[in-house]
Amino acid sequence: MTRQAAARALTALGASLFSRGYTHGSTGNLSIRLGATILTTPTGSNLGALDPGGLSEITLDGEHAGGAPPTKEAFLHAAMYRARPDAEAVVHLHSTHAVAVSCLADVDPRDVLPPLTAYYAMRVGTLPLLPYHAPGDAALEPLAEQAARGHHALLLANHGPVVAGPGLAAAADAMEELEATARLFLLLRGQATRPLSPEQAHALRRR
Ligand SMILES: O=C(CO)COP(=O)(O)O
Ligand SMILES: [Zn+2]
Repeated sequence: MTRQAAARALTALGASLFSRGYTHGSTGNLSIRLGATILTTPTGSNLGALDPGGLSEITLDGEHAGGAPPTKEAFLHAAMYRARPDAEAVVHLHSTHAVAVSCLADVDPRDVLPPLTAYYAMRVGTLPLLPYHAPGDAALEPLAEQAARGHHALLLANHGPVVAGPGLAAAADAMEELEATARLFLLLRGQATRPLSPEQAHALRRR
């Protein structure tokens, strides 16, 4: 993918996610890997109004390498790419239902959401919860890198989800599935539910 095409894809995805309420204000950040460079959204961006000519470049170490000052979560995006050689895109949002789940006290931090549906099992699978850090706190970096070695989707406590994928569309697809399942989980709280069995969920992985 050329830099120009990547910039257009980030801008279009940002507009789509923002217009559908997947993140708000100046929250969330997106990136695409272009070889040894990562194209990211600038810090403070409204994802609904990105300028394809005004994006940022960082290295795989999370250092600013060109363009506008990058997202304060540059280290997090870089950690996801280092941990997952197959990752070509990373999406981080403050999507309401996933953020709500990230604030719950009584969840299993090894896997926050049950496999309520087949598409959740197919697109997300397991979702570890990482302990709270302030946005931009690079102390999260080693924790995120280690968790990302085994999981392409992570939930940051009292913050929001971050998802890596083999392309921008796949990362966004998994993110939308995560948000949909977080919403279902909250809708079903307090009601007897029947998630997929471990065997049913396992059989659906990586479809
Ligand atoms: O979601 C965000 C912080 O976690 C937004 O930060 P940036 O504007 O620096 O990308
Ligand atoms: Zn954030």
